[in-house]
Amino acid sequence: MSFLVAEQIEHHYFSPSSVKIALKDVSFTVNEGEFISLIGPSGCGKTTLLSIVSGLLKPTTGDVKIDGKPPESQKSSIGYMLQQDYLFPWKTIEDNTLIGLKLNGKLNRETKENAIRFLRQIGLGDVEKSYPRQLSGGMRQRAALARTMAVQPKLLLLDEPFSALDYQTKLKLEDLVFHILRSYHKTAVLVTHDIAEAISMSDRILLFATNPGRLHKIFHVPEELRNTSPFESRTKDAHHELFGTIWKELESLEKEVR
Ligand SMILES: Nc1ncnc2c1ncn2[C@@H]1O[C@H](COP(=O)(O)OP(=O)(O)OP(=O)(O)O)[C@@H](O)[C@H]1O
Repeated sequence: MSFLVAEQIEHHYFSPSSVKIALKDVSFTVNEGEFISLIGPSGCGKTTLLSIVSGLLKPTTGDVKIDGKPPESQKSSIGYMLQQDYLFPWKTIEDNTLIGLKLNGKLNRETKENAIRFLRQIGLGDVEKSYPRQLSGGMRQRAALARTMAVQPKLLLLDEPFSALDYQTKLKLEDLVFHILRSYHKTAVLVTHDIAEAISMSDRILLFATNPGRLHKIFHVPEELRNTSPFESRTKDAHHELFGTIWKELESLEKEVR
C-alpha cells in the first residue's frame, strides 16, 4: 500500500529578477516499510523535495499525502536525520534522546524506558550520562538516530546523514540504520550523493535530473541485495552491475547539460 504519495510536484523559487524551476512534474509513491533513495546531480531539487515531503515547504503546485493526510498534519510522525547531528551540547545523551518526546508532550515512563532501551541496543548504554562533546562523530550520529527513533516516527527523512563521517564509521552506521529501519518496518527516504550507499540501503532508487529538477528514472534494487546487509551488498556482482548502470545514466545526464 502507498504510504507516501507525491503527485505532480512543481516548485518555483522566485527572486526579483528570475524564477528558478527547482522541481517539475515530480510524481512517485513509497510503500509502507519501503526504503527509497533520491540521487542526482547537485541542484536537481532533492533537498527541496524532502522539505516538501516534510511539510516545511509548500509546493508551488502538486500534492503530497502521508498516510492519506497532508504532511503539515503529520509533523510529529516524521523523523529526521541530517548531515549534522544537532545535539544540544549542554544536555546529556539521554536528555538529547528524550527531547523530541518532551516537545511532542509524549514523555512518560514507558516512552522513556523504550528510548533508553534503544540507546543501549545501539551501543550507547555506557555514554547515556555523557555530553555530545565527549563522543566521536559516529557515536553522535547514533545518538541522533536514537533521538529520531524515540518519537516512533512513521516516516524517516534522511538528508545525507552519513556524509560528514569518515569512511569506516559511515559504513558501520549505514549498516546499523539499515538493520534498525528494517526491524522496525519503517518507511524511509534518503537523500545521498553516494550511489553505492543508495544501492546498499534501498529498495528503489529515484534518479533526478537537473534544469529543471525532475524525476528521470527509477531503479529497482535486486532482491538479493535488498535482503543483504549494506556491507555484504557492496561485495556482490549485482551491486557492481547496478552501480555501473546508474553511473552511465548520470554521465548521460551530464552530457545533456554540457
Ligand atoms: N531558497 C532558495 N532560493 C532560490 N533558489 C533556491 C533556493 N533553494 C534552492 N534553490 C535552487 O533550487 C535548485 C534545487 O536546489 P536543491 O537544494 O533542492 O537541490 P539539491 O539536489 O538538494 O542540491 P545539492 O545536491 O547540491 O544539495 C537549485 O538550483 C538551487 O540553487
